[in-house]
Amino acid sequence: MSNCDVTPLKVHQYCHLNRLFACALDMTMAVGQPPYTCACFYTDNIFLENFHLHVRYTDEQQFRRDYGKVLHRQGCQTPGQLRQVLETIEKEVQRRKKLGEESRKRRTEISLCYKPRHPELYVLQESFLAGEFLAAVKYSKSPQANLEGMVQHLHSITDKRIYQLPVFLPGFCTKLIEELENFEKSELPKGRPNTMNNYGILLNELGFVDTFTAALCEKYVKPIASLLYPDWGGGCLDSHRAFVVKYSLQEDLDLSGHYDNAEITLNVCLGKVFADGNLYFSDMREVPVNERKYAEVKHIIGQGVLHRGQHIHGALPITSGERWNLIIWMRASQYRNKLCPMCNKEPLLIETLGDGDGFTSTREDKAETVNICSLI
Ligand SMILES: O=C(O)CCC(=O)C(=O)O
Ligand SMILES: [Fe+2]
Repeated sequence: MSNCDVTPLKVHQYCHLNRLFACALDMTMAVGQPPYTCACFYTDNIFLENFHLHVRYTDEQQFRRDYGKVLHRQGCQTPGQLRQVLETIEKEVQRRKKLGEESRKRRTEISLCYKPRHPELYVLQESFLAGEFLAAVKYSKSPQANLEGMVQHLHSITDKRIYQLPVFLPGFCTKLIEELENFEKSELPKGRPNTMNNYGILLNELGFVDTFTAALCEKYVKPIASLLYPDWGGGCLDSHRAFVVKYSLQEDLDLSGHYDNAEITLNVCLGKVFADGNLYFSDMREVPVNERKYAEVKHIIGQGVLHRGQHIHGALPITSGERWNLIIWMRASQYRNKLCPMCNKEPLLIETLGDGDGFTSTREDKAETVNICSLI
């Protein structure tokens, strides 16, 4: 644990609040369901950075059969090189198994010790939000709301059901980046969003979820998503994972093509000043690679892009500056309980110590559940 140095009254009050929220979260988990992840989290979508490849690993034989040729083509040709790849996979699986516990430890330490630069940002206020966004939300909640009318409030990116709209005011974006930089400078432990993104920040660990992103999703984004994506769980989004991704010339530059562990994703550009780094979309997962149509979206500070999690997408390299984007992966348990968006099969639910991936276990859903101990 790092040293806590939180003497000013304001910070004490903030920490007290944050601790209360931490307790509320714990209580919800204790009285409600345990969080679940799908068993595929420990076998599928393992990213091999050197080969820009996502792989599945159940055993060495399967791995050699499925990826031997493609890895060989990409330069993995000696037994030593293959051993290195297998070690990378083993390390990643071990990391995933410890993720929940480690994250909880970090969250507790941060809630006790972190001194925010802008404590007022942690509770969502309408004054942070763009007028166009508020108007779109108001429309989405009106009795006459329909898809055609909703789309009038948004910018459609081709016909791919990708929409761009102002979400935050630029002044709020600047302050949020200042807050995140302040956290980065602290010596407190930091969890990173995923293996493709090595420099972002997990907003749940920083204490933004209950008072900020949960409210943003429930009160503002969900009514819009329910009109845009009724067939992808837009109307029954019930959990989310929020993080910030960061790109700079000395750190990550780009993001490989992937799909999200989300039914619907909101991606808002926060700043700072940068060149290039456009988001790109090819097509939904089931479309064969050579038939995929390509579209690019330019980042605009304060503006958000809404898309389906299963839409294959990535980010082109930035060529100067720093890019920070807020990403919210929104989940609909009613949908994912039937089909896990990562393995595209009925989920095999495993209790986890972390926040889980938005699955729930109900008798109606009849999802099979196992205890993690039986799989490790
Ligand atoms: O770099 C970006 O803005 C895209 C991030 C993204 O797609 C993700 O984290 O899932
Ligand atoms: Fe993504």
